[in-house]
Amino acid sequence: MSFSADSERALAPYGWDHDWAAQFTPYAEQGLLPGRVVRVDRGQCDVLTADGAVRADTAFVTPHDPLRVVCTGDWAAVDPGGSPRYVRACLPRRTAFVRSTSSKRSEGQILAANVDWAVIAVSLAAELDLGRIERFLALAWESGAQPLIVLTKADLVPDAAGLGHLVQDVQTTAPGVQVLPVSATAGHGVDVLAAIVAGGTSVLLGVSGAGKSTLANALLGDDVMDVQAVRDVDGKGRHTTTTRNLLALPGGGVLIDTPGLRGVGLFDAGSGVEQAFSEIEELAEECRFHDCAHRSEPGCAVLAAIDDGTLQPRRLDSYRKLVRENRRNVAKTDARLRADIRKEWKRQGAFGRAARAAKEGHGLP
Ligand SMILES: Nc1nc2c(ncn2[C@@H]2O[C@H](COP(=O)(O)OP(=O)(O)OP(=O)(O)O)[C@@H](O)[C@H]2O)c(=O)[nH]1
Ligand SMILES: [Zn+2]
Repeated sequence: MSFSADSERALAPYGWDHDWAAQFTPYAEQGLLPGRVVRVDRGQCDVLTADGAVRADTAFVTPHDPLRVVCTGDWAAVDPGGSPRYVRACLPRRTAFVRSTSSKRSEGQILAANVDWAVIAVSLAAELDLGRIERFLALAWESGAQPLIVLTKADLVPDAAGLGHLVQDVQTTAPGVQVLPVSATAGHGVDVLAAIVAGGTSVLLGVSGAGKSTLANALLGDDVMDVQAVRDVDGKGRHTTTTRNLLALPGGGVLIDTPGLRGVGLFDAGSGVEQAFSEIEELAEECRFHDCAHRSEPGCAVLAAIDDGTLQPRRLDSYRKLVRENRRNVAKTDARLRADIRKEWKRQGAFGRAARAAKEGHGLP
């Protein structure tokens, strides 16, 4: 083993644990150093090792698949010395945030790896946009991280009852997700948030102005531990730059804040949509037909829930919209799925006709 208990301790604030160490064993036997990737640019990356931040070349770990290139948050095995150093391998990721690009041939772009908490910042200074929250939730679930909704600027809500209603509205939209009102300016709730994210790596998601920077600063306190990225420029000497891409929080945990993540919007949500609408998925299991489209089918548990007021029609509309949007994104690259979708359209058309015929002729509701 080329790294000691001391170096293990040095990496712990960046999320190193027993499982990572176990997976790293074969690389340790080759004398490689473990380190967490802080940023990647132009074929090089900054890696935080127990020896400090090092610059390493990514030529050995640049596969054709854009989703497999090194990214912020990855755990890398780097050369212990030499110039240039190389990243020799990356440990398998536990979670990953992916953005589907807006180009015609939609190829994903990996934004951050090994994230435990997706903190979705939602401002209480503006009217709640539940549809937008659902989008961020689907994106978060899809990554494998656990979402957490932080309602920021709670100090701007005049009364406690009003705040309670807002929290309740968001909670209804976010089954299985904790909703936490916070005021960074008044210092309320920040300690609760700090305690939650202390156990892992977090990212802050949310639209511009949602209060992400303010929240990040509140979590970082005065103890800002900016990562010092060291770079060698043509042998002319060492230039030190500061990046805020990956930060150890004073209360424990790691915050990843990359420009790319700030802009996420379009996405391939897939199973994330199902998790974001888990109550609809659960209801659907009770529908008489296992391929029920919840439109006019007899024995539909989803429509029954809307009828008895336990499910808001808005939720079903959002769900449909996101499923459709997601399929369109995926279909850009997947011809087979495209064919499936066409079949589905035909089938639904046929079902629609059958349902109408049944309604007219055979007295179904
Ligand atoms: N009253 C109040 N204002 C806040 C609070 N948190 C943030 N703000 C204000 O909200 C505005 C936006 O906050 P930012 O932290 O810059 O938002 P952001 O999400 O980082 O925005 P981008 O950097 O554009 O992505 C700023 O004017 C903050 O001062 C809060 O707890 N209470
Ligand atoms: Zn149904």
